[in-house]
Amino acid sequence: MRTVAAPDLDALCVELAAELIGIVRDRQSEGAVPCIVLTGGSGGAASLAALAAHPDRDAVDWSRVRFLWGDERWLPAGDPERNDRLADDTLFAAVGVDPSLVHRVGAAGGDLSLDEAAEEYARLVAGIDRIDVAINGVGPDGHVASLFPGRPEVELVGAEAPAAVAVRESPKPPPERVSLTLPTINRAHRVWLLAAGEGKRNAVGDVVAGRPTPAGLLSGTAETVLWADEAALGTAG
Ligand SMILES: O=C(O)[C@H](O)[C@@H](O)[C@H](O)[C@H](O)COP(=O)(O)O
Repeated sequence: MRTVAAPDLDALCVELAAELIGIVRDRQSEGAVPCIVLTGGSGGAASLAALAAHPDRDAVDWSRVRFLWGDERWLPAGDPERNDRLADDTLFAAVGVDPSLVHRVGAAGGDLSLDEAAEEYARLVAGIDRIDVAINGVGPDGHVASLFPGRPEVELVGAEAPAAVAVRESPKPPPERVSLTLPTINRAHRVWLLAAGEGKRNAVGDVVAGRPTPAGLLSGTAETVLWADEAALGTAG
């Protein structure tokens, strides 16, 4: 696992955005439509804002990028607390994306129940042959996406595991969510963990020590990168 450190979240996300833009450009130069899994929370918001503001942003044809979410809160479409709303208000407001390549999880109050939306997302994600980069914010308890320590969804790891699952009674509000499962995140070519702030120090320590928290169980097929600021790493001066 490679670790990238920076003084704070904003500086970290400038570096993350530069590296992501480079990867997307390389894949597009090969004629591919790269697939990126976005995350929620403060890390998701900061990484998306950094992409939207990056000087090399327009070197990417964002209309030829496929977007998924590692998890989504079960809220009405357009709700400000939804993770896809973070993208709408930042990167998607700054660049032209192709809505047919932006794969949003169903929304509460729509035609599908939570379980139906999870099943629909699982089918969609299972049909995507390559995930280039999966960005995962790390929670203070070591959760990633909506996979929380000790919860049954973390145990969905066999070949028969669905690509996505409904989550109820989430310890992090809101209580209902849809989450990718670990094997789906881990089939990404590159799995990135994003953690900033002293509150993530224990979770980051578990990852560095190789302890089997959900974050510690993430591993990309080609690489795994821990993006962490000095406070989360415990290296602040
Ligand atoms: O829906 C969510 O809340 C996120 O997807 C979740 O997995 C988040 O990435 C972590 O909880 C870290 O969030 P913070 O960066 O805000 O601590």
